[in-house]
Amino acid sequence: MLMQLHKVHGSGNTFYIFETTDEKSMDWSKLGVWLCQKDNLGGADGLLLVAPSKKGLAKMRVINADGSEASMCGNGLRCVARYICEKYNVSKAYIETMKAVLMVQKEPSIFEGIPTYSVEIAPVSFDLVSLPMLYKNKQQIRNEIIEEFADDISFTAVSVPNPHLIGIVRSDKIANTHHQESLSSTLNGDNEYCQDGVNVSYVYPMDEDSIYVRTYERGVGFTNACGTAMTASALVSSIEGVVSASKVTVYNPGGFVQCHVHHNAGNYVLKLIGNATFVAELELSTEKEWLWQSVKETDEQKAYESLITYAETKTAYLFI
Ligand SMILES: N[C@@H](CCC[C@H](N)C(=O)O)C(=O)O
Repeated sequence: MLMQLHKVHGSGNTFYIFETTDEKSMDWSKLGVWLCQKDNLGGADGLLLVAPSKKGLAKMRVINADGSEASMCGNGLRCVARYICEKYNVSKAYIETMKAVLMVQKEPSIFEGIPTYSVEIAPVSFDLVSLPMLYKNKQQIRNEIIEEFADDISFTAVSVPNPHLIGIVRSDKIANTHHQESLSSTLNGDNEYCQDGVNVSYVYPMDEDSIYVRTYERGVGFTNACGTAMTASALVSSIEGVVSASKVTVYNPGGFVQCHVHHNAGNYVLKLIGNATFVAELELSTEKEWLWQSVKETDEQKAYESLITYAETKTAYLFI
């Protein structure tokens, strides 16, 4: 069999997209692990499976680099949004995900020459049971010092719906990854708090409408960006008054996105807007062993490099 794949990224969070008519036709976890190996064309952060849906124009499933399946992927959904909108020649669609049918839409370019899409991020819950996460007998962790994690970071636990631990930090915890890597490795290993692991993000407030977010992703490790994490970080920053705007620019190691966050009496409306860059089209034969038959790079990454350069001018001071 010859499989047609797209290599794509949202804010530098890199994925393969494969569309299937039969979800039962392959071990997607095994394929995802193989595709994401760093010595295999540079690897990726995950596999996005596009399949038929009775609830939307298509269904998206998310396989992490370690083969685990996640309930949601914000950067990936923007790329699937572009794939589906271009396939059906529409500018808006509804995509079925594990826990919600989400609206996606083509948007004006976030930066010159950058294909841009928005995606709804839902459902949202601050209840620890939704992650799941255990901490003493608490029902929620909301902007609190957790002494077992750190004595100078205020953490919030939230699911969107994949699990996130959001820490608002001072510059010393952004300047290097040591503390974040140690805590993330603990919470994604054998531990008493997060049985299924958790995405861990450190958030540095830049000004009243922008933050910097670095994420250690469950099932992957540090990535250039995590869309659900950036959106969750913008929501937490808005709720806790770290930013005053409802439209938050979120800078990250892979560039920047826009997060629109509205919250009122426990109701949350979240939208993630950013690039959907297609970097290559590939053919994979799966007869005996998996072999690449062709790799055709697009010219889209060059335009994206300009966005990265712009973002770096805004955040370079954090790493001096
Ligand atoms: N990078 C994705 C999130 C992918 C899933 C995550 N690693 C998890 O296991 O929850 C995003 O852009 O949201």
